Amino acid sequence: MPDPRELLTLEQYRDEVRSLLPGPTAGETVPLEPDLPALLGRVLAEDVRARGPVPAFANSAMDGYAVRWADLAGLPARLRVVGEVPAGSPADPAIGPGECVRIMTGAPVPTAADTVVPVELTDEGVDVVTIGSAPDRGTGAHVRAAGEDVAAGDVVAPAGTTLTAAVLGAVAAAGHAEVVVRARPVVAIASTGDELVAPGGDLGRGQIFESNGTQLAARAMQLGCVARRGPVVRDDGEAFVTALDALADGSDLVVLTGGVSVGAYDIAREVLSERAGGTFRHVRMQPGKPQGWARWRGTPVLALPGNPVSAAISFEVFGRAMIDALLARSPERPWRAVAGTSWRSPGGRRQLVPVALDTDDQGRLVATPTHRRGSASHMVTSLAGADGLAEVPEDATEVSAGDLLTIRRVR
Ligand SMILES: Nc1nc2c(c(=O)[nH]1)N[C@H]1C(S)=C(S)[C@@H](COP(=O)(O)OP(=O)(O)OC[C@H]3O[C@@H](n4cnc5c(N)ncnc54)[C@H](O)[C@@H]3O)O[C@H]1N2
Ligand code: MOO
Repeated sequence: MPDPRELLTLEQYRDEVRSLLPGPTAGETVPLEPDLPALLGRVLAEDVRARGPVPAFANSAMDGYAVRWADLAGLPARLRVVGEVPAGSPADPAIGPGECVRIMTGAPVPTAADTVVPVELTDEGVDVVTIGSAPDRGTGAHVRAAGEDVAAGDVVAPAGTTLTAAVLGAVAAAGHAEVVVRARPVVAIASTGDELVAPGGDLGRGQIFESNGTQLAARAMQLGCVARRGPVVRDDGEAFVTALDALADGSDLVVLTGGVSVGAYDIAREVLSERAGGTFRHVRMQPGKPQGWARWRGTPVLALPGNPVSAAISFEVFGRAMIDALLARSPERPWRAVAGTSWRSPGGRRQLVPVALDTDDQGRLVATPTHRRGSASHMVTSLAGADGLAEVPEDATEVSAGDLLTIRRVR
């Protein structure tokens, strides 16, 4: 166990809190219908493999005529139309020399044909058709081969994939009516602080609107969790213990904000340290330096700093790592972008700056801080326009326009 006063890197502290978890949540089988709305954002617990080849059979990419390429040797070609195959038809008409069949997009290509001629290249004849020119692509033109998308048994979505509309479409195309997904982690969230007033109320002197709870609960939901909201916890030891008992019961993770610093009323730090052996650390990052964790009746508790930008960024870095571990989700690959402007960074701490992303004339991704004062931790509304968090390395004291940055996406 490292010395609690030691400054940890972001990765060291992330690994420390992630090791509090017992492992991923259980897998559960959920049908696509009627539970589609409940599946969006959930994470696959098992690979989804194609039940058969996709496409399932060789079929036409065009409305036109299924022909034998050899019959197009002399153009124009006059062919006898000996049948018709609409989409969904099981027909497999025989086609002899000088013959063809009308075929529609998606219909199975007759075994005897090798090429489809689109109607646009013909006189659209019903009994006899005249084909003026052959498809440029030659033999096999406009025939979609069985299995050319995926072969039977191929993985269409690996375990750890988050279900989006596109992934769910692929699952359905692969023939599955249900998927096995991780149970949604239950994340209980509460803010601490006597100064906090619910939005909509009136502010007295020294009071502010509570916003961390709303932001973190919404983000936990976006990340695939069930968010449980507790009432604001007052800066009082007994109230804190009672609140924590309720939050921890039945939750996979408790996230608290505020009261982790060294102030006289920093109740989270006080109670978790004294009654749960809580560990409070300084992490080499800005914002988000003061951090703490504990176990309360066996449930991991993450105590984040109260400053809204610090809380949000800490959750993005540490809370998200824990949620991804609970869901066994494949980690998102960071992006690279160039800085759109210059700013200063505290040496010795990794700076995480909310940035908006855009592209420039050369097609480069450009990251620009959403607030002119960079990552000041009380600039609560600077988060709203952020597409990502730019990471400035510990050894940098400033960022110049054009510098290459690593970006964590937050949308
Ligand atoms: N003497 C020192 N003071 C502070 C230090 C330090 O090292 N020495 N660290 C500073 C840093 S960095 C941070 S971050 C904060 C962390 O403080 P706490 O976690 O104890 O947070 P609070 O004091 O409770 O609140 C800080 C700030 O954020 C506002 N807040 C709190 N909760 C909410 C909420 N749910 N919604 C909206 N806003 C919230 C609160 O009113 C304060 O303004 O400590 C520094 N101090
Ligand atoms: O580290 Mo605090 O989190 O700067 O605002």
